[in-house]
Amino acid sequence: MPAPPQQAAPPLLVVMGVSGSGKSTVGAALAQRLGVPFADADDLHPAANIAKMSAGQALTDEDRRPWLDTIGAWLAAHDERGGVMSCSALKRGYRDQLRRHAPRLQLLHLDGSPEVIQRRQASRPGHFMPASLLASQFATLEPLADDEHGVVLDVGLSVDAIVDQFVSQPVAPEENA
Ligand SMILES: Nc1ncnc2c1ncn2[C@@H]1O[C@H](COP(=O)(O)OP(=O)(O)OP(=O)(O)O)[C@@H](O)[C@H]1O
Ligand SMILES: O=C(O)[C@H](O)[C@@H](O)[C@H](O)[C@H](O)CO
Repeated sequence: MPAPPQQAAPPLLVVMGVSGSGKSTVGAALAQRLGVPFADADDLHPAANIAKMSAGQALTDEDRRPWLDTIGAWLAAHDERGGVMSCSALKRGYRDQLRRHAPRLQLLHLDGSPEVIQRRQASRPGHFMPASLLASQFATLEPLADDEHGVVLDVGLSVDAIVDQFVSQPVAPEENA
């Protein structure tokens, strides 16, 4: 008897990028399109991290380490069902930490110029993240390496276009494994 067709695993995705790159907006729209739960890593920061950023101080690796484990636990818990998390995930080491919890994790990096992102941040009053921290976000950012399972899309596209481009990508063989 022929083997039954293999079902693609539901996407398990982190939408990454600097503050103001559109992670929350695109992440929520993508989760809706994909029919999987969405969570925003900003809601998982300990109060001390939010207080620090609100005061204009960039987070350190030590500040981010336990927060990344909390995000990793969410991803691991959603491995079967799939899910989308918006999370800055700026450094390769941070993404490695997330992949230790969820090895099949896929990434979508929302990439764009500091000018465009700064404009977006400025038009979003009331957010805890001060615009002054954008330079440190870019300085910390390590783009996806060739051996990381992910794609880069331009924040200059509309939210709908980003979602369309992401869902129309060819499925990588390992996702059907
Ligand atoms: N592709 C887009 N085109 C136009 N506007 C966008 C796009 N993506 C996001 N925005 C707008 O840019 C602003 C920043 O987006 P958003 O809050 O989603 O970014 P973020 O990366 O989650 O930021 P943070 O991590 O700082 O919370 C919002 O006002 C949002 O509506
Ligand atoms: O790793 C970090 O420095 C943080 O996650 C920041 O990126 C913010 O929480 C977020 O972008 C909100 O502006």
